[in-house]
Amino acid sequence: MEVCYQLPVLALDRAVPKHVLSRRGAISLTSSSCLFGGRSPRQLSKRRGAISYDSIDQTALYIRMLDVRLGNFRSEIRGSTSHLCVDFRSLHSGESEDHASNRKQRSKLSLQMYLQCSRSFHGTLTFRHLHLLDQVYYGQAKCMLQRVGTWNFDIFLFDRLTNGESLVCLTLELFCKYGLIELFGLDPLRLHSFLVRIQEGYRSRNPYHNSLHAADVTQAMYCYLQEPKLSESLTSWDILLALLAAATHDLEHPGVNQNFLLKNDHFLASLYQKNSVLENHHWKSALSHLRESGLLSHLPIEDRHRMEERLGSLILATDISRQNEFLSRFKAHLDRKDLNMSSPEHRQFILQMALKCADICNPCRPNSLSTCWSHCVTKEFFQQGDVERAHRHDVSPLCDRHSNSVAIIQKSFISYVVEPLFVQWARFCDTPLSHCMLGYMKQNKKYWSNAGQEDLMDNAQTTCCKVLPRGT
Ligand SMILES: Nc1ncnc2c1ncn2[C@@H]1O[C@@H]2COP(=O)(O)O[C@H]2[C@H]1O
Repeated sequence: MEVCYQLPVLALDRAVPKHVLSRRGAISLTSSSCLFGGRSPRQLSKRRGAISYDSIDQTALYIRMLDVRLGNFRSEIRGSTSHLCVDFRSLHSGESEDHASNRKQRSKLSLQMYLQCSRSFHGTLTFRHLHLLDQVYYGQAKCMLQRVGTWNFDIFLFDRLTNGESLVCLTLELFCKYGLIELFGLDPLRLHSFLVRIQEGYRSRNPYHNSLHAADVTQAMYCYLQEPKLSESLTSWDILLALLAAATHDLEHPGVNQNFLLKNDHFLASLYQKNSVLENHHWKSALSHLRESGLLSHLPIEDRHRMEERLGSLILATDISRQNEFLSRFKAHLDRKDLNMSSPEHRQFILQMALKCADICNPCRPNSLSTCWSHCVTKEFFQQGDVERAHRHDVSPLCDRHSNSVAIIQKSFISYVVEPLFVQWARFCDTPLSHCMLGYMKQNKKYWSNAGQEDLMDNAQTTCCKVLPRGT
């Protein structure tokens, strides 16, 4: 039987005793085939059961929960997820082997039932139906990828056509387009498994901060990498980094903002000393996946460290509270006309700006796409507000569904955050795409100005979000 691995990450607020890890790591698989770089599944599970931590401060702890998938490997490669999931929790109970195997069987069945129910509940197809998608939908998705560099690329449609695998399919396509696999000697299986982990590291129940948003940002980043100022000067490292940063920039987003984490004394807030809490978490999660996957393990250690630092500097730049800092620096460079794309520092700065633009480019998409994003993001804000209200906390700005509407939020977000950034970006690029984005942004601003009060989120029928969370 062939074996594939999917490793969702749990971030824990305390160190985990070593014996727990070694037990997790010692899970034995019934399979005999070995698909990953000559290592046996047992060795792999051992390796992947380890803790990852930051080598400098040694504080960011992650533990890998193994979720081993048994199924047809070829279909995994195509991006479908035909698999059985095995719950290994029963292995930690210290029971006798017989008893443990009975319980293992029971929990395996209940986990499978849970996963199937949860997929059906969320309106996605179960694995039994995926062979149908293979032929019909994947053909169309492949067709769409021919236009992956166009600004009106419909990521929502692409996500449906790939059965929710848009991030994996799109990023793989871009890696192939740039020949990154050959250039960096990447193992295609490791790359695929890394991307699947990344995709699954996004919470599909977040209306906005899910893998579809990551796919959207990655597609936007690809469009920006095509801009002459960038394409003529970026190195292969820059491109690899830009795509990885875009794909991972919101990894493991909890669906609430930093303010919420601070107010609730969440362990992430103390772990990152109340500073860019979410962005640090995304970065460290990305590092954790990167190291665990071994994707870059064949590269010299100095290159890997440099890469990890640069990845951090890009992801941390997406902290929206640092918008003014980046914008003033960008403006100053443009005023002085002193950006020199042959300087590594300047290229890194431009990649930061590109990722920032990609992250909030949704108001610059054509109206049909942009409004979908507006509803998704507002839905997430209001869900946070509902939780805050239920716990008798002050409702965070923008999160109160009773005093806000999608239109109100969009008008101010576009005017105060998006427009100033994209005006400068257009100044820098001065290309059809950068002006086209400004054009769409103006149309969307006008659209929301005309939308008025009737667009209150309480009544809005949101059909674009990747997944409608339970109870909605
Ligand atoms: N269309 C939008 N309307 C309002 N806020 C948005 C929109 N798109 C993105 N954002 C905000 O911009 C932020 C960028 O960083 P985050 O992803 O942490 O969280 C994002 C949202 O809070």
